[in-house]
Amino acid sequence: MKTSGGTDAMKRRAGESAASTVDDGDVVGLGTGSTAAHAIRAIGERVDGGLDVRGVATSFASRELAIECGIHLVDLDEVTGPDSAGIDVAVDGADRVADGDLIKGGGGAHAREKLVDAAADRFLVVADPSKETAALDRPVPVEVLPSGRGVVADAVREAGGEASLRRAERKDGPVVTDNGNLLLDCAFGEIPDPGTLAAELADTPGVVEHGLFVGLADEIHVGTAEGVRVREV
Ligand SMILES: O=C[C@H](O)[C@H](O)[C@H](O)COP(=O)(O)O
Repeated sequence: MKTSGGTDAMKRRAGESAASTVDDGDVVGLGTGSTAAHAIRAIGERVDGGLDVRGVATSFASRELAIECGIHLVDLDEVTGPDSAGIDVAVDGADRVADGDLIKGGGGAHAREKLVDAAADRFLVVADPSKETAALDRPVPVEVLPSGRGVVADAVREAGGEASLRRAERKDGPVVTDNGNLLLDCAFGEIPDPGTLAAELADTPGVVEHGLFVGLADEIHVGTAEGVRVREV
């Protein structure tokens, strides 16, 4: 995604701020998107300087970038489950941040992101100020089984929303996720009660994962023109 130099600098500050909190020996969840990419690069620079971490990628894109940055990667199932190391910290971006709740999935990566971010002891969100709003107000990306898209679209309409299949820009047809599924962008207007909507979407047959991240974030790092605002939630 192309951003202005100013916005990109703010994203970089947020990413670097979160990356600076990673400790030696940590297992780190590596988020997806342009802001998380700054964090991955900053962690990579610290690895060059001797930091010893293991990364868990949340997408094809974050895996590629982590490899380029020299971050040793492990699979999620190597560090989770009984007697496993667990994930110490995850750093990830967001499309909207309101009261610590998030909408994610602008890049279609929210299913794996939620697995990793929710499993982490600390989940740090990195964002620029344009992501902060009073209420969650943009369409919620919902990953669906391909054959279930009509069923899910009907359920979304019954819940007061409107679902649109996400189409690819440079190919005819839909966006296919890293998991081989489709995406419905579900517009509900302003979402007054994200927890209730999250539960409704999660209960809908055919939904693989939705992009509402409710009560998962621990810290929000917002890069600004002047520096970084860090807030615990
Ligand atoms: O699926 C993509 C992710 O949820 C991203 O973290 C989110 O879209 C934010 O991306 P960006 O930092 O590029 O705005």
